[in-house]
Amino acid sequence: MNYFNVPKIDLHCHLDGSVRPQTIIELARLQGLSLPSEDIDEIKTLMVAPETCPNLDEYLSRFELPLSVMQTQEAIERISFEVFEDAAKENVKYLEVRFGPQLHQQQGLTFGQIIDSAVKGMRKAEKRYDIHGNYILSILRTFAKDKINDIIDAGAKHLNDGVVAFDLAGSELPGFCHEFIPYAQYAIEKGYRVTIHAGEQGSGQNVHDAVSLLGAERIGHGIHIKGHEQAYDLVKNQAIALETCPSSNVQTKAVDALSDHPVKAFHKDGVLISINTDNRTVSNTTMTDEVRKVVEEFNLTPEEYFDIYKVSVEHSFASEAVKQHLLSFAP
Ligand SMILES: O=c1[nH]cnc2c1ncn2[C@H]1C[C@H](O)[C@@H](CO)O1
Ligand SMILES: [Zn+2]
Repeated sequence: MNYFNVPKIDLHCHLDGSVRPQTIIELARLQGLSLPSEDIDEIKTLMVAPETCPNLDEYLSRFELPLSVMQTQEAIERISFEVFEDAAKENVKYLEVRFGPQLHQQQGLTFGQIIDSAVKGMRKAEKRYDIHGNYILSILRTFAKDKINDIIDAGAKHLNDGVVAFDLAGSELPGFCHEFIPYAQYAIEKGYRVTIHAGEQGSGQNVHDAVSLLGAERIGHGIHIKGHEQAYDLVKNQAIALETCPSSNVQTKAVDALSDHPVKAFHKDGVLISINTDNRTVSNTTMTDEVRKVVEEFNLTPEEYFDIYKVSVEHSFASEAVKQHLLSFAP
């Protein structure tokens, strides 16, 4: 299989984790910010998480540098355009990008300005390349909750027209879902779809909670349903699609090694999975690399790859018209 040419779909990609190192240098110059280094390799080292981090929190420390230059509308629009451009150039046909609007207010931007800029950059790339996309708004679960409904309101302007879903991201503590029930309900009432990071650093119970308490239709990672029978059965029986991110899962020690990743076992047992990047820069990866790793590690046939591709299409938050277009790439 030609991993570069094969059509691909990425449903789990963070904007701030996918910034080109060269763009950081250029934006810092334009914004008059001083960087720890002007050397592209050193900047890259600061942005890429080690092959194995002690935990998810160490991985999350790699977002500070990119976020420092993502505080203006121009910068957010440019980075949004570039993420879609990079993906389009490796034959990603559909990309859902997520980010946390709360992380882009260091210079006083409103949630509306932040979300508008991200959508604008995506639209520019969609005009230039054969790629479609949507945004997911990630709420940082360790932040104060008083602004969450404002973010949901600001994104509603683009709902089903550039913004499609609500997510919870950041460090994962046991039982975190209980505190977010009213916010997820508010988002659903407004028309948002729901995907939640769960079962990555935390237990399978968090996945069970995300589905049963927050109405998650998809789960970011979900690795730890393995060994939690109730969560496993719920995900399987309710056809919840897991957004697996193999390289990231090895880095954050969600799995000890790629060979231990349950992705193939899940797929064989009828648990729905998709293959995604998580963070193109922080995980030093591309969709081509992620597909290659999974196909080669687990000896997937082209038919099995396209089964996964179709699961990604069906469980994407794309419009029916875009889904039909994406299915036309599968044999
Ligand atoms: O894999 C992840 N798990 C939990 N949180 C994550 C992951 N990757 C990125 N994030 C956080 C850090 C970013 O600043 C934030 C919004 O994109 O989401
Ligand atoms: Zn993620």
